[in-house]
Amino acid sequence: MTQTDHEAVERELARLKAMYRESLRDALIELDQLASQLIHDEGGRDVMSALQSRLHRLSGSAGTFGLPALSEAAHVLEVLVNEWLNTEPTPVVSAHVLDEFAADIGGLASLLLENDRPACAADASPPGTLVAQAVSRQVWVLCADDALRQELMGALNQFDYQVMGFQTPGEVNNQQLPDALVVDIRLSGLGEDAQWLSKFTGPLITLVDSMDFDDCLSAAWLGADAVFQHPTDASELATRIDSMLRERDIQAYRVLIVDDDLILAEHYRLVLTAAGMRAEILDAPTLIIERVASFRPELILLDVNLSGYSGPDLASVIRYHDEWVGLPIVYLSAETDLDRQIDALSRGADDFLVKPISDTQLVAVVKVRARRFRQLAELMYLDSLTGLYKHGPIKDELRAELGRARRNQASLTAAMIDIDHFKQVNDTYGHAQGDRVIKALAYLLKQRLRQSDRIGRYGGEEFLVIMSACDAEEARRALDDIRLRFSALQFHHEGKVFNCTLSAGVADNAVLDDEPQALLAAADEALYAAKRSGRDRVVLAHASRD
Ligand SMILES: Nc1nc2c(ncn2[C@@H]2O[C@H](COP(=O)(O)OP(=O)(O)OP(=O)(O)O)[C@@H](O)[C@H]2O)c(=O)[nH]1
Repeated sequence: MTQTDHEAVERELARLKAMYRESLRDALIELDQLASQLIHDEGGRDVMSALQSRLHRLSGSAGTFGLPALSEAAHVLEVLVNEWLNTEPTPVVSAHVLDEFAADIGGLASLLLENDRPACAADASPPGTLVAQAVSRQVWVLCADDALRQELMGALNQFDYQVMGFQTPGEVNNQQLPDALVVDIRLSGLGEDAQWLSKFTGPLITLVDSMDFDDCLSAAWLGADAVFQHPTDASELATRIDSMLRERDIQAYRVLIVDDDLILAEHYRLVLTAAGMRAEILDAPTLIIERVASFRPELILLDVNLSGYSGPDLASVIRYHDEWVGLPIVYLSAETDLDRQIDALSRGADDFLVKPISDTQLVAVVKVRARRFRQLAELMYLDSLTGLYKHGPIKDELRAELGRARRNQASLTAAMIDIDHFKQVNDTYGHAQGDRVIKALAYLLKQRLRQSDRIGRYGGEEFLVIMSACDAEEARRALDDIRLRFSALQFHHEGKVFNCTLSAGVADNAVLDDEPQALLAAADEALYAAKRSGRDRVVLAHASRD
């Protein structure tokens, strides 16, 4: 084909893609309407069938037109609808599941934007990979040494960043600045050719030859947030970049407003949202348990007098659940009678705000209490090395997720992951280096799995992953991708470079009795089979029984 032929084909493909994207708008509107009919209980099975076929079409076509995340998301929703359709008689799906489903349908539109992102190596994920929901961050590596630059870029790519490399600061022309920057301090022209650096506000990490005064001072002049000494452990660098980026966008506090005065509730919601929090309204008290379980608020604003129910009774209902004993509950009420206020507080709430309350006071009270709750929860539930759930909490999560999957007749997969020959890593390179390997895998799991998945550090170098709305085969694909990325990571120790591998065992609730212990035992048995058959592999529970 000549150059002109190529250009004509490219143009035609672009035209088709544009037409497809245009048609998608109608398809998404139609899906929205169907989801809303489902919520309002109009059409029942027929609506489910229509949804299933539209989602099927979308999941099949979007990938072809360069929208893999849209295709994947449509597929996940299709699987859910299929499960409903395959159940006789038609299951009664709870309101909050339907709400979430409709929200996910609404969210499909945002995935239309995905191919507007700049192309990058990290986008080359194999089809079918479960990709982290967050849009990956852009990191630039400015380094004149080709080998070092390539090595750092390769390692950061494994961590799902969009990475660009530059040999000189002058190569950066009119580009949108990245989320994080890694600069070799030895690079010449950092002053005059890098005016753009003064506009950069994200984490800046410099690579230095030594930690002596001169190098550190040069880094300080550049405004570096951290320095790394050559040779640099890329996985540690990636972990550091991640924690710096995370500090910047601490997740918004989640607040549940329980009030049947919807106009007022909406006012509070807007005030809290404007203050950077995520607030949701619940006006149907009977759904409080389901909503707290699904939204996981860090504070509940509770009206004292709801139509037909009392706030203190609802506070008791919440407190009967051990896992919510520490959840802050703040009454928001027009109740000015002090005795009644005290009585209400004695039933398990933490504070009493009297309406009307100023917006500033509302925000201040909610922030202070939610922050304290989050700090305590992190201490109690999260492992300090990895930031993942500890052993007990991840088992609690498994129990809760299995219960939810059973109610929604959805699939759920548990995977046990273990770093191979980890004792040798400790023995050869030391415990601190072993810790870095554990952190790197924890980070990779957080990056590559969905936000709705639960990840825990089950034991020393053993992890438990719970993947909802996902069967064992899908989980195997995602974990195999993580396995490959992990084995490609290079760790540095005193001039030596080494790699690690992992083994995983996977079991889903379709082939097994869906008791947590049975699922764990099956995943563990599959992990053992993976170890026995040579390590560095992912084994499915049913396969391990053959
Ligand atoms: N660095 C570090 N090591 C840990 C931690 N927790 C457990 N370990 C070590 O992890 C090693 C686990 O080794 P083993 O269970 O024998 O298994 P392995 O060497 O990984 O071998 P296989 O699992 O059979 O591939 C032990 O040496 C533990 O001391 C930790 O938090 N940090």
